[in-house]
Amino acid sequence: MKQKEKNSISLLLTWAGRDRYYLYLSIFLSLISGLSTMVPYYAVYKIMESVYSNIFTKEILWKYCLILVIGIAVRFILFGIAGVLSHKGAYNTLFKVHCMVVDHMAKIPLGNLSQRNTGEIKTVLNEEIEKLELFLAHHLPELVYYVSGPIAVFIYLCTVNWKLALISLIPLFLAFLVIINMFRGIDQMMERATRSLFNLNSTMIEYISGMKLIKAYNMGSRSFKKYSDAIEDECSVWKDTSRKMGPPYAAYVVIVECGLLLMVPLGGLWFLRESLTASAFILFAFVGSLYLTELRPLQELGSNFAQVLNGIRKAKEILDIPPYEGGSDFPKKHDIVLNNVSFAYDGKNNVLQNCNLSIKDGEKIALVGQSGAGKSTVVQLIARFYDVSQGEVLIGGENVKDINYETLLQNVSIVFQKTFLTKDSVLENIRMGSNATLEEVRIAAKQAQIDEFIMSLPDGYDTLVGSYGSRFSGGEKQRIAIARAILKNAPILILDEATSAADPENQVEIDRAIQNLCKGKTVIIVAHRLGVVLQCDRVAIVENNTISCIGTHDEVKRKNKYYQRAWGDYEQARGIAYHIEGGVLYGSK
Ligand SMILES: Nc1ncnc2c1ncn2[C@@H]1O[C@H](COP(=O)(O)OP(=O)(O)OP(=O)(O)O)[C@@H](O)[C@H]1O
Repeated sequence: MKQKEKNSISLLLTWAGRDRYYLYLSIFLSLISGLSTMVPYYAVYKIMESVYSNIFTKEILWKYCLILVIGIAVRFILFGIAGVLSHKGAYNTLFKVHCMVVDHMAKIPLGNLSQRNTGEIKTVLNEEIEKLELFLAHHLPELVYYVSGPIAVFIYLCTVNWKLALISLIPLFLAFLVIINMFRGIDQMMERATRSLFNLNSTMIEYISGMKLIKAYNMGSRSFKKYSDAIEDECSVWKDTSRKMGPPYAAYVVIVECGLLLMVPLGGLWFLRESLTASAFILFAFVGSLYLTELRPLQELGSNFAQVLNGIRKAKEILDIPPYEGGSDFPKKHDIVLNNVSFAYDGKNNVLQNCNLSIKDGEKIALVGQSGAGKSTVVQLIARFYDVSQGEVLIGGENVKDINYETLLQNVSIVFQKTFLTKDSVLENIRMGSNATLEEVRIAAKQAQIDEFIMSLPDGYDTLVGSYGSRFSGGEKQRIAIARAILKNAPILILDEATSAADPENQVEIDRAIQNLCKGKTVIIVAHRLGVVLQCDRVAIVENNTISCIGTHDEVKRKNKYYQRAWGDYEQARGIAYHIEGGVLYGSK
């Protein structure tokens, strides 16, 4: 446990980089500030001593008052500066850790991330990493301050009467036993608390995302059982924690406060036996019985410390996932080959098995298959969102695992079925971090058939996208996504074609935008709408966990039963005209 704590703290200081010097300086100043706690006691004791020895003068009074003022001023000024420095070091470290984790997440396989739910990642990024600030900015200097103060007072008391000073430590010894008992099993408690928080956060995200559905089906928060269960679980975690921590905490507080019960009678007896001076008796009766109360906040620091260690562990778990690093430049040729590829999301049940596919440079291919057949999985393996379990994916003859991941992502554009718009201007949503000028963005938007719409918005390209893109229709969002891909101009294009987002008018514009987007590229279209395959050079059927048939539209239609049936259904559906009579929906050819 000790080794683990040491490793976590030294790891945190490594993450802090040069900013750890702010933290070291803050600790040093807190130490001086803590040590100066004894100065006022010393000054008062000296005054009392001179009073009882009948040598008290104005000079002595002013001398010790000056020492007292300096002691108090040093204590508070240094502690204040220590606080400023620790905050500077803490916020810089927090920023670094946030950047490190987010940057790392962009470089690690999606598979590793999707094993963790959204709530878990949100908890690590928000709550767990935030705890580091609390620890570095507050707990670290406070810990040094609260411990060094009583140590300095104890050393001073030893110089006055070492026997009584040692006896004054008895409450501390008892409090220490209580604390050890209190923190027994805290690791498991914190682990349980974190798990419960992960769960609460992910169900909360699900609850907020599903708000429309909840309203549509008139489900109150009570009926959203998963959410209320998560809240109940979180409550019970903290109830159990307080039940376990409450009584020993109360005992701890009482014990550190009860020094008076020892110091007053013992000091009094020793004074009566003349083995203690009057000033020393008063010093022990007040200071000797109260100086340990400075240690009271240590209990709180202790339980927060356990949470901080947990936070460091959770951030480290993400940072320990090996990233995709190194690799060669993106190949000049852009043909794609899947060689005997097998893949399972869960490592057990293969979604693809011995799958082979060959796409020529500049070819446009449609992937067709039943829902859940594995079409999106095929394209995600090409973009290396996941690594294949067996076989290989080649681009330009090069295994995607050997291509530098960043260049791979730069050279593959993906237009997803569901478009995600960030809470930023339309311009930045199309730019996506590139340095493209407004002119270049507008050219892309024109080709994506969305420029006119954007210009009609109140602030044109500077219009802010509402949270989660709520100001735009599905079709508009998709054309913005196409404009992004046109601007990115990557040689390989993956299009997870969507139908749900578009009404017929929008669909015509989207089709035109897609035609502009596909020019001169190697294109894979996940075809949900069969009409789109007619624009492609070849069609590949994904069924029975593999590519079962590939060829031109006519060839595949001759050979593949699923494709024949799908086209039959598609043509029949297109031929049906719907009309309503007396509130009943009729279909006719
Ligand atoms: N992240 C994931 N984790 C676990 N299983 C997944 C994941 N994504 C997809 N699957 C499963 O893999 C199988 C193939 O899914 P995939 O999305 O590739 O199919 P699809 O043909 O694209 O379907 P659709 O046409 O409905 O989009 C499905 O059974 C699906 O449930």
